[in-house]
Amino acid sequence: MVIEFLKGHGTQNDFVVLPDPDARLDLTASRVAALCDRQRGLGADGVLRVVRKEALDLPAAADSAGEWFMDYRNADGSIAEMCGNGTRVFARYLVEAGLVSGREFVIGTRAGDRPVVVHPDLTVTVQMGPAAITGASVAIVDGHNFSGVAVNVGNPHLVSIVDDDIDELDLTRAPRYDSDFFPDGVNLEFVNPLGEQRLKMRVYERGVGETRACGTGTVAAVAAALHLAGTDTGKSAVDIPGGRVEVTVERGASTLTGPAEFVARGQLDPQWWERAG
Ligand SMILES: N[C@@H](CCC[C@H](N)C(=O)O)C(=O)O
Repeated sequence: MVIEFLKGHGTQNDFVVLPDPDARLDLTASRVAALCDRQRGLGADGVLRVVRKEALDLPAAADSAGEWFMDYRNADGSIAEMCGNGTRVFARYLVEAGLVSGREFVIGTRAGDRPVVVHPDLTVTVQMGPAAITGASVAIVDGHNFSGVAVNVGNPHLVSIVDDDIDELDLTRAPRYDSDFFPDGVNLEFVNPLGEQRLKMRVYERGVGETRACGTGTVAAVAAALHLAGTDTGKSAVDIPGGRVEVTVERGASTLTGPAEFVARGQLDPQWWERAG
């Protein structure tokens, strides 16, 4: 079987895209981890499998109003509910592959439907759904405690607004967190406010490690900053190591706008795929 792939990224949060309309691929956790490995595979933060919703036996897919479902996997092979940067890349892929008519459509995800608009400049706006404040907890980096706001954007986040420059944080090792509060793990964001409607953020992603951007994380960061300022509505640019995105948050809804890029496309070596299984 010929297995096509594309390599792309959204603000340098990078993905292997696997078109698999009829869900024929046996995408094991071991194959995902091998694909994402930067030495023995293609290298990526995650995999975006492009599947027709009818081909999947998943409640979230069955309930989707869209034709296409984003089956997202983290680099360690784990499944996550949602990926904001991945949704932009996925949307651009659907348009360029001629799999949707028009530039406004709905993508199914495990966190529910995400309506998207692919703009003429090929940036993409994703309606990210509610950014729900779920409490407060603490992240521990190098023995230092960082209080944070817990935010659910379909997937779990803990956002710490930090006084010192976040560039000084050592995120080469996994920060600790309260696993009773976050039994399924959590994405950890560290944020410096840069003035009116502008944040700087670094992230340690669940199932990946430090990445150069996290779309759901940027929405969580803006929601947390607004919450701490006593409001639930506003907008902000968020600078991450991989670039900049624009986020709006209001009660029960949020949007993420940013770029989506493709780098390469090709075919996987069938023997490599078999061995990786
Ligand atoms: N990079 C993504 C988030 C991917 C999922 C995350 N690691 C999790 O496990 O929840 C984004 O752009 O949102």
